[in-house]
Amino acid sequence: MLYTKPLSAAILGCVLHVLVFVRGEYHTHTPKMLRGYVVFIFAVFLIEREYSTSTSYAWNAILSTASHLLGLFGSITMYRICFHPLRAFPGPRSLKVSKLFHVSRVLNGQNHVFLEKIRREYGSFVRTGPSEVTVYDPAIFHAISGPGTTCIKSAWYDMLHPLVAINSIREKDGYASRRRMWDQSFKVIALKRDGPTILTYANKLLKHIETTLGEPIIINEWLSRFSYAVMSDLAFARPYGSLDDEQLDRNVAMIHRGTEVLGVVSPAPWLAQLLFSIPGVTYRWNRMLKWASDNMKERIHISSWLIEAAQSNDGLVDTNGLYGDALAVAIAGSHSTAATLTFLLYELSRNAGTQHKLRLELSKIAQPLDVDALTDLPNLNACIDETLRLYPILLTAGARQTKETGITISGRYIPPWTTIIAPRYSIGRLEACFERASEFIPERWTEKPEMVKNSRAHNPFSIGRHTCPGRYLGLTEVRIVVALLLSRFEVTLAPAKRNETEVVDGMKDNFTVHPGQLKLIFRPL
Ligand code: HEM
Repeated sequence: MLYTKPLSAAILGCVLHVLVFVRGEYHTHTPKMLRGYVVFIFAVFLIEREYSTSTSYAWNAILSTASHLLGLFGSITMYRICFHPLRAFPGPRSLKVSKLFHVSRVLNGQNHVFLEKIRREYGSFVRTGPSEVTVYDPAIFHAISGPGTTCIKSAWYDMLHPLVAINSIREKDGYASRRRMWDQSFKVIALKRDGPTILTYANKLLKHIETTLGEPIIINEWLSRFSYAVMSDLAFARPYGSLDDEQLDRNVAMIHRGTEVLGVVSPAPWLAQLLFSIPGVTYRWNRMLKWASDNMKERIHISSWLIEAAQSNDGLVDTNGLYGDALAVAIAGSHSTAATLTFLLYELSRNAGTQHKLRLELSKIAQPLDVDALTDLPNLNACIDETLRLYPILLTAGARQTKETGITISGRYIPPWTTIIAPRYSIGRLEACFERASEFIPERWTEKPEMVKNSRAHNPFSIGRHTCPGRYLGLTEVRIVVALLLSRFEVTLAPAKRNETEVVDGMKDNFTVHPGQLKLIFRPL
């Protein structure tokens, strides 16, 4: 009799797991569930106090609650280790039990380093979560994103909940019409506005660099200002007079800091939802979300392609969608280009021969800069490809999820409802796919094709329906900036031992890559 209540509470825990929690997704409900549990525990306490004949009612309440949680988590742990369909996959035992252990391993924001270590230890198919497999096989990209895939985006993409950006639509349904609006918008700007706007800001960047000749300059900061300004002008119709603008600087820093939390919480989307809901805990993230909404509320009557696209739905604006897209374009549209430029300039600064080769190629382009002609320069394109191979924008992000049928990759069956991680950082550096894989050798994309053993391992813009709509815009920005800088300056690393590796050692995996600090010196040719 003494143990009837704790035993019933423990059984209730098991039953809840088996009948409820093991089925379906609950990550967006985590804050509500936690609140529900607090109310439930409080209610047990009150009931015990009211009706218990024993004087130790508080102890009874604690015992029942503890038993319930023990039953619940005991059942979860047992199921995940012994009965889960992924039980045969190798991987660290702690990660099989809970993604909290994964979070604890990436508090430094370097999930790409952690996942690479795991690959070396466990091989190409590793269980990295209770229902998650990380696959280091070049066939993965086609299998999870290519045409005809049955996979959808994983729970991670609910990160902006309740906002719904273009990239957070997980299922096929409802995506195509929204994507058409985006593609239409990119077509318009690509034709009319891209080139001149990018050139305007690239010249502002050039002007700033001219004031620092021979002196070390933290290039990340200026490239971020440049790419943010281009994105802001094109997407939000909010131009900037100069790259020195204080508001511009504040916005760049806000997005940078706002996304830092993703480097830690990304492995556990439910934890992210919980932390986002606690006032003050992730204030930088919440401030960024608020900024995106406020920014769009203010701009709603202004003509810009992002707003026009949202309004094209019979003049109606779905505000959650519009605010979500504002954030998506602010992050995807600025971080990606700035990071690619940073890493490309880093590699060029260490390689005078490649700089020389590019200068020769660029000298054949008509002046003032013929933006269209830049598209077809093989060496420039090879340098960009090689940069994106070694430093992909999504180092480990871009998770997908199998549906009811599961999928087979290189003969290995992945069961239904499994989250699949395909870390571009590791796959792009596989010696089985690229000769001298860790070295920057742009020639592998031109005169030495034998150095690319498996081109499917190179997937910088993704494929299939979620392929990057901003690819042309991003590449145009990169090409214009490199062309302008290299035709005027010689680029070298600032002399300091730490500066030689900091950009790579300090690289963070915050959904998009955040390069470490890079100091460069520009000298006139
Ligand atoms: C070098 C530059 C760029 C690279 C390497 C790049 C790479 C990528 C990749 C890998 C994805 C797939 C993401 C996923 O699976 O979740 C993606 C998606 C996306 N990119 Fe880019 N991107 C670049 C530039 C841009 C620019 C300049 C913009 C916009 C102004 C942009 C907007 C987007 C959007 C909105 C998506 C989501 C598409 C969807 O899910 O339907 N990107 N990009």
